[in-house]
Amino acid sequence: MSLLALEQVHFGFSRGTKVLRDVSLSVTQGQNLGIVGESGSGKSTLLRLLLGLAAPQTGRVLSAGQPLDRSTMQAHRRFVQPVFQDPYTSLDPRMTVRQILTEPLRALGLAADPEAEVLRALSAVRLLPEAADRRPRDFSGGQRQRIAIARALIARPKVLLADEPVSALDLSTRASLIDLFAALSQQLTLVLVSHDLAVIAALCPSLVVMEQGRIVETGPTRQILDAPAHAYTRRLLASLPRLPR
Ligand SMILES: Nc1ncnc2c1ncn2[C@@H]1O[C@H](COP(=O)(O)OP(=O)(O)OP(=O)(O)O)[C@@H](O)[C@H]1O
Repeated sequence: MSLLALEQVHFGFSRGTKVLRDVSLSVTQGQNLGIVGESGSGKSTLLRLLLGLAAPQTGRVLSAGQPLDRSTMQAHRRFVQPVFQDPYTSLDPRMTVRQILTEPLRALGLAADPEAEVLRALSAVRLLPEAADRRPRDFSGGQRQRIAIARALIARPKVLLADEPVSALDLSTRASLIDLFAALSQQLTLVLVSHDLAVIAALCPSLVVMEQGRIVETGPTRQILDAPAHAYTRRLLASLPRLPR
């Protein structure tokens, strides 16, 4: 089942500039999708369109098979949740973790038992219930990213869109976050932008390669990494960190 799709999408921030050109892709349930491409190739912009934070000039965004518009946006905001790169700036330092986690429930008008949802989300990211009473400054970078993931999970989304979610963390913290994303992938589908091919290979069976706003290659990750078909992909692989074998 296609959870999210882009159909022949074109997007630019101003007239005459093209950031995404004729982009079509589909996010299939249970099939994590990795997105790679050099800096400025349009990866973050693509995630913004999938989140519904920007709309294409031409082409369509589909959410659970329905075109994304005013009537489907509310359901979409619950269906898809983001995790950003920097856990230091993405959490409001004045709020307790409980406030951070319940805020999306309020914004989305979800009539769930907030305390039960907070405990469920903390447990899903392997943090103790006591974390709810503390503030972001009391936590390490890796723990803060777990709080950001818990905030994304609180509305029970089907898709997590993650933009470089582990690149601000040290190596051992990275490994434990990759384990967490792998566990979460049992319940939801991940769309992951990363420069780190080891992270992509560990989590995403499918891969999209972008160059200057276009998708130049797409298919099974292992196949593309082993035998890239496009000259750009070969150059990109040569320039990125080596993949451990
Ligand atoms: N708000 C904006 N206004 C104008 N141009 C923008 C804006 N945001 C991004 N761009 C431009 O759009 C292009 C794609 O940017 P985007 O951030 O999507 O690339 P990216 O592949 O995610 O890059 P990186 O890997 O460096 O994060 C770039 O040329 C960038 O300068």
